Amino acid sequence: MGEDGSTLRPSGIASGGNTSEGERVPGLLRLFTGEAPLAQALPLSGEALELGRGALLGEVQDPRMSRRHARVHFDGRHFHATDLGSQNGTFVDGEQIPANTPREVRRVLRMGDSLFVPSPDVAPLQKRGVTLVDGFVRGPVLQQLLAEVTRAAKLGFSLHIHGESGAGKEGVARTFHQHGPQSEGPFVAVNCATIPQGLAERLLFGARRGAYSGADDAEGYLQTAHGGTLFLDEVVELELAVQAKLLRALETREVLPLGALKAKKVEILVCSASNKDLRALVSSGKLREDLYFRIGRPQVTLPPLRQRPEELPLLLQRAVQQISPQLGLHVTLVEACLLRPWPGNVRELLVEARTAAQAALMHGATRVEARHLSQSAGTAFGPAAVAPAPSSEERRAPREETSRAKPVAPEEKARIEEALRQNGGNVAATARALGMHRTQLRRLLERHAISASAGGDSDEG
Ligand SMILES: Nc1ncnc2c1ncn2[C@@H]1O[C@H](COP(=O)(O)OP(=O)(O)OP(=O)(O)O)[C@@H](O)[C@H]1O
Repeated sequence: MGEDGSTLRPSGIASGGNTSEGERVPGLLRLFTGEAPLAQALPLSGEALELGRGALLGEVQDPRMSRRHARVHFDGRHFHATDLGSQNGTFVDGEQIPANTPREVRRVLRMGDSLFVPSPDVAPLQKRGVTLVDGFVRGPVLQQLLAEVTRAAKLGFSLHIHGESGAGKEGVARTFHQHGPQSEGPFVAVNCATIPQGLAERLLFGARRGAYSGADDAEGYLQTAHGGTLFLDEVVELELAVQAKLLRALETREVLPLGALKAKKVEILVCSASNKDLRALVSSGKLREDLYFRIGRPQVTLPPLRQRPEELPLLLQRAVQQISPQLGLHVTLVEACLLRPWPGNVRELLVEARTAAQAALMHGATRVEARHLSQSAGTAFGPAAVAPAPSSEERRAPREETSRAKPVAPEEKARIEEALRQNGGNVAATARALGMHRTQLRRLLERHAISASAGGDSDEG
C-alpha cells in the first residue's frame, strides 16, 4: 500500500512538558489556513491559550491574523473564545463575536484565514497527523481504528464494522483484506440490502444448470470470494433462512449451489458491516444469534464524519481538485462544512463538494466558497433513521446543526423529488446524485411517502 505524497505531517507546539503518555491534552486543532488543509495541534498550557500572528502558530503563519488576536479558555468542559480587539475579527461557530466578550466555542473558530476546532485531546493529531493512503484520507481516529483492524486481519479473525452509511466502512473492509492471510485473493463486496428478495440464495451460493427453469451454471459470491475476503455490507438484511445457510457454509467451509448434489470447498475470510446494533437485532429476532457469534465479533465502530473533523479539509480539497486542479478552497467553505452534521458522511461530503466546485466554476471563481455550497448540503437528511444515537463523546451541536433535530423538513422532500425527476425516477442514480446510499434513500422515500415510480422505479445503474 503506497502512501500518497500529500500527507499532512503532524505539527504542534510544546504542551508545557507536564503531560504523560495517555493523558488527555485539551486544546485546539488548527485544520486549515490560507488555502491549505493543516494538521496542527495546539495544546492548552494551563487553562488558556493566546492566539495571534507570531510564535504560537509555528512555521505556517496567517498574515490575516492580528499579533494578539484572541484568547481561548478551557474550563474543564467547555471552550470559550475572547476576541482581543483583532483587526479582522473572530468568528465562533460561523458568527462574528464582539471584542472582549467571551463566547463558548462548540465546533469551529475562525481567525484570519485559519480554522481551529476545540478538542478535549489534541495528542492523537499531534502524534499521527492526517495521512493519505491509496486515496483514503485517514485522521488520527481512523488510523487507530485501522491499526486494530490490521491486528484482527493478521490473526485471521472475522471482523464486523459498525458505522453510519457513507462513513467509509468499505474502505476499512479493504484494509482488513489487504492485511489478512488471503490478501492475494479476491475482495468481493456484497451489499445485502440491494439483493432482491428471492435471489439471495442464488447470488450468494450459486446455482447449477437446471436448478430451476432457465437456470444456467452460475457462481455465487461465496465461490467468487474463495481464497480471499467476502465483505457483507448490511448483512442483517438477509432473510433468516439465508442467514442459516450462510452460517452453515462458513462453518463447514463448503457451499452447496442451488440444484447441486455436491458441495464445493470455499476458503473465505468474512468482514461484515452494519449501521445498526447487531446485539439489538439478535434480541428482536432479525439476526440469528449463531451467525452473530460467527461474524459479529470482533467489532470496530467507525465514527461518523462529524466526529472526525481532522479529515474534512483534505477530503474537501481532493473532491474539489477532481473537478478542477486549479480550484482552491476558501476558508468559509471549510468552515461551513465543519459546522454541518453530514448525516450522509463522507459520501455526501464528496458529492456536495464536487457540486460546489462546479458552481464556483460557473461563477468564474478561483476558490470554492461557502456560498457555492447548496443550503441543504450536509444538513437535510438527519437524523437519518439508520444513524446510531450520538455517543456521549459526540461534540455538542452548534447552531447550524440544530436542523438535525427538526421534524421532516419540507425542503428535504422537495429536494428528493427534484433529484428523482432529474434522474428519471431511477433510485440508484438519484441516491448517487444526492450522495447517499440506496437504502438510505429508500427509507427517506418511505418517510416522505414519495413514490419513485414517477419516472420508473429502477435500481439499475
Ligand atoms: N476516509 C476516506 N477518504 C476518502 N474517501 C472516502 C473515505 N471514506 C469514505 N470515502 C468515500 O466515500 C464513499 C462512501 O464510502 P463507503 O462506501 O466506504 O461507505 P460505507 O460506510 O460502506 O457506506 P454504506 O454503508 O452506505 O455502504 C466512497 O466513495 C468512498 O470512497
